[in-house]
Amino acid sequence: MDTKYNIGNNNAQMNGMNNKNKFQIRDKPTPILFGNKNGLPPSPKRMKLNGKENKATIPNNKPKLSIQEQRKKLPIFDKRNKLIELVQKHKTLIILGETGSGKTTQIPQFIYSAQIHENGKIGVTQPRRVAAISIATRVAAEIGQGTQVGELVGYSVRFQDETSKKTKIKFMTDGMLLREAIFDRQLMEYNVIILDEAHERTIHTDVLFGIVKKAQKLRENRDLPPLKIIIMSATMDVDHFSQYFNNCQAVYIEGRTYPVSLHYTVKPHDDYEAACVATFFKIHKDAPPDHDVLIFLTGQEEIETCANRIRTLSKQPDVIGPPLKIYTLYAAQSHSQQMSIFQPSPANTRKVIISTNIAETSVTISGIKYVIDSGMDILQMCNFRCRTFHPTTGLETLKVQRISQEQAWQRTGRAGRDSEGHCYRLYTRSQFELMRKATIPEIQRANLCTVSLQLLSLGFHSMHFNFMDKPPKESITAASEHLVLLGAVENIASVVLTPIGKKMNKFPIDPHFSKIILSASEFGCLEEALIVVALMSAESILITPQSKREQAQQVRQKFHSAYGDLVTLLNIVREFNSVAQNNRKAWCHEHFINMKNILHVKEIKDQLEEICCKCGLSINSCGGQLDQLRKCLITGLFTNVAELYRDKQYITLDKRNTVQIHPSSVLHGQLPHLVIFTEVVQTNKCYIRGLTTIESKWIQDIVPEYVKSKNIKIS
Ligand SMILES: Nc1ncnc2c1ncn2[C@@H]1O[C@H](COP(=O)(O)OP(=O)(O)OP(=O)(O)O)[C@@H](O)[C@H]1O
Repeated sequence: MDTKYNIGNNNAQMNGMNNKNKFQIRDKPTPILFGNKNGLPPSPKRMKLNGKENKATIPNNKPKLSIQEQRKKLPIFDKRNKLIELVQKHKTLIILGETGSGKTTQIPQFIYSAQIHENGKIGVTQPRRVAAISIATRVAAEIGQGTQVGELVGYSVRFQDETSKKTKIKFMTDGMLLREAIFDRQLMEYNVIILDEAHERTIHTDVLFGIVKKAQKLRENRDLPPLKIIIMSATMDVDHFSQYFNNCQAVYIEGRTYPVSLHYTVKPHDDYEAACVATFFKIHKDAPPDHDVLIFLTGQEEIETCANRIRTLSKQPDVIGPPLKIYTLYAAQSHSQQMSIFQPSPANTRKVIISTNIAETSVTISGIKYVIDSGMDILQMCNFRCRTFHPTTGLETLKVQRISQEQAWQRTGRAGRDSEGHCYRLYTRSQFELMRKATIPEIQRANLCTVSLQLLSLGFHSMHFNFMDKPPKESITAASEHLVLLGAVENIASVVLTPIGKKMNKFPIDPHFSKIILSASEFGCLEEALIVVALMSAESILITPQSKREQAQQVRQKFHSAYGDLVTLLNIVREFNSVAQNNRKAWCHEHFINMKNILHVKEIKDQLEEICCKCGLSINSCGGQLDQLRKCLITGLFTNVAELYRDKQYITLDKRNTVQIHPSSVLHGQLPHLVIFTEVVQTNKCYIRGLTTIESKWIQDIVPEYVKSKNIKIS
C-alpha cells in the first residue's frame, strides 16, 4: 500500500483524561463518580430566573462567528489545495479525519469549486436520513448567495427527493444510491461518489462498496467518463478498506476545531439509564442555560422513560437549573419530530436531546456542549424476517449491548462542534478498553432478503458478490429461500429474477410489501393494498398524547375493526378521503390524526400507484369485501403469522417464537385465533403489532409451498 498522508499538525486531540481529582454528584438520583473534576465550567454568577436560582444569561459573550468565519476555522479548511490535488490524482481515496474536522460539509464543496466533477454530479451518501437532510441544509447555507436546498445542493431520501436539474451536490441515504444503481449499474449521473461514515458498515453501505467499485471498473473498461470514489470516516480500519479498494491511497486530516474533555466513571454502573439522569442533573445544576446536552440511550421506550424522569425531576422544588426543553430522537418518530431537534431553544432555556444512535454520526446540533454516553446500543438481530423499509415495521428482535470504541468516539464527537465540550462516558476507562474496536458490520447479522433481491436485479447472486466481509452462508441461503417462496426467483441458485421478481424491484419498498401489491389485483383489492402498504411506509398517522390517551382512543373507536389494526387504519384513511378539503384540518384535530402524515400516506400511495400502472396492473377495489385484502396480505407476510396457544400467548408459525399482542393494538384483549403481524417490538416481552386476523384454511390455499416446506401445522 502507498504511504499514508498526514495533513496538518494541529494536534488538538480530545483531552481531559489525566486529572486524578474526583468530584461527586450530590443531586438525586444516585450519585455517579467521574475520574475527572474538569467536567464542568467554573461556577458562574447566579441570577434569579423563573423564581429559581440560575446562571447568568450571557454565559458566552464571544461574538458569534459568521458562517464563512466558521468554515475558515475548520481544520480541513487550509488543507483545501492539498486535498483537491489528492482527489484529482487518485481514482479512489480514503479520507480519515476527526469528527468535526469538516469532512462532510467541506469536501463536496472543495470538489465542486475545483470542478473535479466536470459535468456530472457529486453524490454523498449518509447512513441516515436525518444526517442527509441536515447536512444538505447546512451546505446550501454555506454556499450562500440565496442557495436553497433542492437547487445546487439537494438531497434524496426515500419518498422525498429535493433535487432539481441544477443539483450538483446531492446528499442521499445509502439506500437511495443503491436503488439508483438498480436502474443504472454504471451510475452515470455521478462523476464523484463519496461514501461517508463508512465505519458504520450499514448493509446498504457494504453493498455500495461493491457496486461503486464495479461501476468504476465498468466505466474504465468502456472508456466512459471516470468515476471517482471517496470513502470517508473519522474512525475506520484504513488497511482493511484500502485492501478492498485495490490498495488505494489513504489520507489523514488531523485536528478538531474545539477540544472535548473526556470523563469516565470511577466504577462500573449497571443502571446506565439512572446514571444518565444523575449526570444530566449534575450538569444542569451548574452549567449556563445555553449549554445544551445530548444523551445517548438505546431505544424508544428507554428514551421516553428517561425524558419523563428528567421532566418530573426538573419540576421538583429543590432542583436548581434553567427551564428545560426536552427532545427525544429515535427512528419511529415522524420526520418533523426528528428535525425539531435542530431548532434553537428559547433564550435562557437548556435543550436536552435524548437519542438513539441516530445522532451518533454526521450530525451537528448547534449548542451541544455536553454529551452523556450510556455506552449502550441496540443490536438489531434480524432473525425474524427481512428488514422492512420502515424502521418501526422492521421485524427484528432487538438486543441491548455495549457499543464499540468507534461508536464511543463518534458520540464524543457530537460535542465540541461549535465550542469546546465535554463527554461523560458512563463506563470506566478499563470498560472502554475492553469494548470491541469496530462495530460488527450489519451485513454479518441482518436478514439479507431485500439486499439479495436488489443484487439479483444487478445480476449478482449474494453468494458470489464481492463483499468486503462476506455475510454468513446461512443468511444468504435463508434469504434466497425466502425469495423463492415470494416467487421472485425460480430456485435458490438462480441469478435471474422471474417476471414477478423484476416487478417487485420496481417498488422502493420491502419485497414482502411489493409482493402484496403485485398480488392484489388478482384479489380485487389493489386500491386497499396500496393504502395499507403506504400506511406501513409512512410515519404513524395516529397522535396519542399521553395526557389525552383515553379521549383519543374513544374518538377513534368508530374506526375500529375486528379484523385488526391495518383495517382500522384503512377505515381512517377512507373516512379522511371523504372529508371535504376545507374541513380536513378540523377533522384531523378532532380525531387525533396527524394531518401531515396522512397526506404523506396519500403521496406514497400515488407514487406506488404510478409504478403499478407502469407494470400494467389495473386498480380495483374490494369495497366492503375485506376478506380479499386479508387474504392478499398472506401472499407477502406469510412468515409473520402467529397462533394463539395459551394464556394470551401466541406462537409464530415460522420460527416458533413466543409473542404477545401489543397493548396499542386494537386486538389487544380480544385473543383472535390467528393473526398476521407487521411489526415486532421487544421490551421486557416480545410484542407483535400491526395485526390482521386471518383464517387458518387461507394459509394452506394461498401459500401451499410454504406450508409444505416448513411443515406448518395449524390447529
Ligand atoms: N448544521 C450545522 N449547524 C452549525 N454548524 C454546523 C452544522 N453542520 C456543520 N457545522 C459546523 O461544521 C463543522 C464540521 O462539520 P462536518 O459535518 O463537516 O464535520 P465532519 O468532519 O464530517 O464530522 P463527522 O465525522 O462528525 O461527521 C461542525 O463541527 C460545525 O462546527
